[in-house]
Amino acid sequence: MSEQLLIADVRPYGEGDAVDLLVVDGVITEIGTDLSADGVERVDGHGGVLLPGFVDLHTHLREPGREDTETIETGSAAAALGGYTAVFAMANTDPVADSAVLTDHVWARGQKVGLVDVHPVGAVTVGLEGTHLAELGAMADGVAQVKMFSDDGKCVHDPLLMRRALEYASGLGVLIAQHAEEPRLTVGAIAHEGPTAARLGLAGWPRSAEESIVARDAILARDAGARVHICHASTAGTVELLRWAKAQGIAITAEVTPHHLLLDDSRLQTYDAVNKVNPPLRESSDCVALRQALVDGVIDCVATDHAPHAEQDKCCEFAQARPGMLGLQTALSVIAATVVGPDGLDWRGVARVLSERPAEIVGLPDQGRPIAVGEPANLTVVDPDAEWTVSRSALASLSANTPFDTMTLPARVVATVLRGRVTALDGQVRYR
Ligand SMILES: NC(=O)N[C@@H](CC(=O)O)C(=O)O
Ligand SMILES: [Zn+2]
Ligand SMILES: [Zn+2]
Repeated sequence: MSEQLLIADVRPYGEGDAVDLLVVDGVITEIGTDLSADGVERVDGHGGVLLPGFVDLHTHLREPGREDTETIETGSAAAALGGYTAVFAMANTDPVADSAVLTDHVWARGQKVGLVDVHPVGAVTVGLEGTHLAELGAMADGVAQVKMFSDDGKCVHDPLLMRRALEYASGLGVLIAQHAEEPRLTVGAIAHEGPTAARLGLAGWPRSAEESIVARDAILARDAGARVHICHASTAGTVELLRWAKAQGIAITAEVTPHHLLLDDSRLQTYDAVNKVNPPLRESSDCVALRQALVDGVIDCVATDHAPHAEQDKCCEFAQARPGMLGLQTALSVIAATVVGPDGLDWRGVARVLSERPAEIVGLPDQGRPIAVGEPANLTVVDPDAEWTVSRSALASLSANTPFDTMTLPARVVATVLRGRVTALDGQVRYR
């Protein structure tokens, strides 16, 4: 028996009249009007926007090691509800994902849960310690076929090691994603270095800590003939460096988080550590530059940096609190609030930054595909006119550290479809 699904009354990319899609065995087989199929599961889009399923290049699921804060299962649920069909789980777990045993385990667990493809990110260095390269080749050759490597949480700051990592990655055809933070410039730093941190008495994390590594890595990538991806770009200066590097033909790509687009360091006045994140919330001028860069394509895509933390690791002294924010269930809405509009992105642009570019950057052949007959049915239905109020306790994540709590945001994910199977519908997760 073939598995069929009818997605009715949706507007692909928010363009033109509403259509219906018939999906058979995970592939779009027909697009038309008044399609009907007897006894087939039906998702009613109510005239909403149909987009390719979102791809997150930067997620922290805390399994193994901190299953009290997020598991592959709860993180997958948050992802499906947020419209994602693929996420990349960072390697800074405990133990670190620096071997094929670990990366293959993460992949297998994600497939067992079945809500979203959980692609493991392998560590660049053993134990994220920044001294010895991990076995990138073994991870790339494993069942999970690791496509991206990162020491995220930490910077690969030794330039010789970074150079070697880029050279190996280039040979293997995989991507290195850099958490750009020169550690000598951020010793003790907990907030963006600027007037707000000075007034509040918080040790400053200068823009130059990020920008110096972005510049260095662009040059290393150039000379290695390799690709490099910059995680969570946070400053106007990084935007200028990316613009320069791309103009030289350097194979550099970058992501920005929803929180760096919407929030600035004025949020720190309350000393609520929900606003503590790496890189730190910057100034409103940085937010403006990041938004424009995303619209212009200088920044390629949006990645959530979904970083769940336990209550006790957040509700403490600002200096002691762990950095990181939830992001999977709010990303689409924050993008709608910050960059969607007449001078910004249309829904085709949203498809580009949330799905097509990330899939391209990492090389996922079955994600970020056009909405067309013969293509895999990895899809997200969005209600562009919805408004909803974020409630930290109503999120699927095991943790509640969202800075968007109580905010009313536009646009909402109505349904998510992974290879023709509905994984989320009207705010409810659909397990197999
Ligand atoms: N973004 C954060 O503030 N925290 C991340 C690590 C990281 O992305 O650097 C985490 O793992 O908690
Ligand atoms: Zn990081
Ligand atoms: Zn991260």
